Amino acid sequence: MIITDVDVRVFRTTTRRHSDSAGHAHPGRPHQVEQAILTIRTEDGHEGHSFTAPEIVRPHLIDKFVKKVLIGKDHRDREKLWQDLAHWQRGSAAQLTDRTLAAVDCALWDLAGRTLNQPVYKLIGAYRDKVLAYGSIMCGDELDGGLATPDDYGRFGETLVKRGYKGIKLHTWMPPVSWAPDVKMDIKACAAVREAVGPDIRLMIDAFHWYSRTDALELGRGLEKLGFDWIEEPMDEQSLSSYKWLADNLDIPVVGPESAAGKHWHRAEWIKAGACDILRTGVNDVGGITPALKTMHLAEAFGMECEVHGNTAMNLHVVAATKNCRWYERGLLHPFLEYDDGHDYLKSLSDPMDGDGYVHVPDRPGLGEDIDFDFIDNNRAR
Ligand SMILES: O=C(O)[C@H](O)[C@@H](O)[C@@H](O)C(=O)NO
Ligand SMILES: [Mg+2]
Repeated sequence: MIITDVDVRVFRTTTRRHSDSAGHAHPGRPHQVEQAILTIRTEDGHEGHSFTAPEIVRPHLIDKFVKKVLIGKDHRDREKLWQDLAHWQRGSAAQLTDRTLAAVDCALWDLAGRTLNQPVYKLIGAYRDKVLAYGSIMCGDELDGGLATPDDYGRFGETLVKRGYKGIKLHTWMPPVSWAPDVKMDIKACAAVREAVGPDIRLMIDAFHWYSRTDALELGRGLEKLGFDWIEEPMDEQSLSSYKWLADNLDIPVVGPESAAGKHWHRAEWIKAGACDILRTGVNDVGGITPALKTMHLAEAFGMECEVHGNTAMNLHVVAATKNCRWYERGLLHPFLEYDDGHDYLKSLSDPMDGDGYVHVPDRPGLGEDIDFDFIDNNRAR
């Protein structure tokens, strides 16, 4: 049970996802990027793994913080190990981020599951083994036949419903798109999807993250007429009072915070301030499965749903182990990309979805990621 080693392998993987100047993904030509697999080993040879960007688990962080907290400890003591890493963040000169905590915590949960030959959601205490997914569409673009017009969004909405999705979330146009942001165009895209998919498909929006209060109010009022289920991150989430103001002035539920720092502590303040109607968490956003579960339970205590940000196995296990969220966020999706093709370093999808829109939690041990270690070893960067 004692942790004896922590290491990182960086490897090359091919993707068609490109990031824009705000970090949002768009489709493009296949290109190679570097990915990292963090591995935590115990004295009896068991291993746990998690995937993240190489800089999140760069040698400085592993040697100066992670190994010093983990080596020699019992791998089952996830709460203590997480608290020790979280308490070191303040004095880390902003080097030790929630993303690194998330990578370590996920690898520890994976290790526990692989050691006991159990899926993580069963270790936590499962609530369900399948969950409805919403299709989370990429931000808009200026690609001909992509997501350049409201009709493009409408056509893609039809495609997603044919695939089985019972919910769809639009990320609308944002800079660097030349004419974005534009509230009226956002509403036109949402109206085109509503027109295309009919009244029974659940729709949500995740808009330009820096609208003013009055722009966000106009957008929310427009979505209320279209029967949307929620409005997400239309303003800078650092302004708690702006979200309190928006939630007070809109009927459509306000979801958040996604990207605001502060883990479950800050999310408690959003609830207390009435800044959201549905809470939001995400394994990468709050520093791991451990704090994501704390956030889910916090929301439950206030009779609130907490929607989980992001795809991948780590978020799916949080959703499967809790009652108070409706969806798994499956994406990001685009007409030019085939999401079900997965990744070249995984032998199968971590979030397979059936024709009725349900994602089934793999019953493989740990996080259930079907890792192709031969691919990783044959494509090592360092
Ligand atoms: O804002 C982003 O970086 C991406 O759109 C991503 O976070 C997306 O997955 C999202 O906001 N989902 O809710
Ligand atoms: Mg979002």
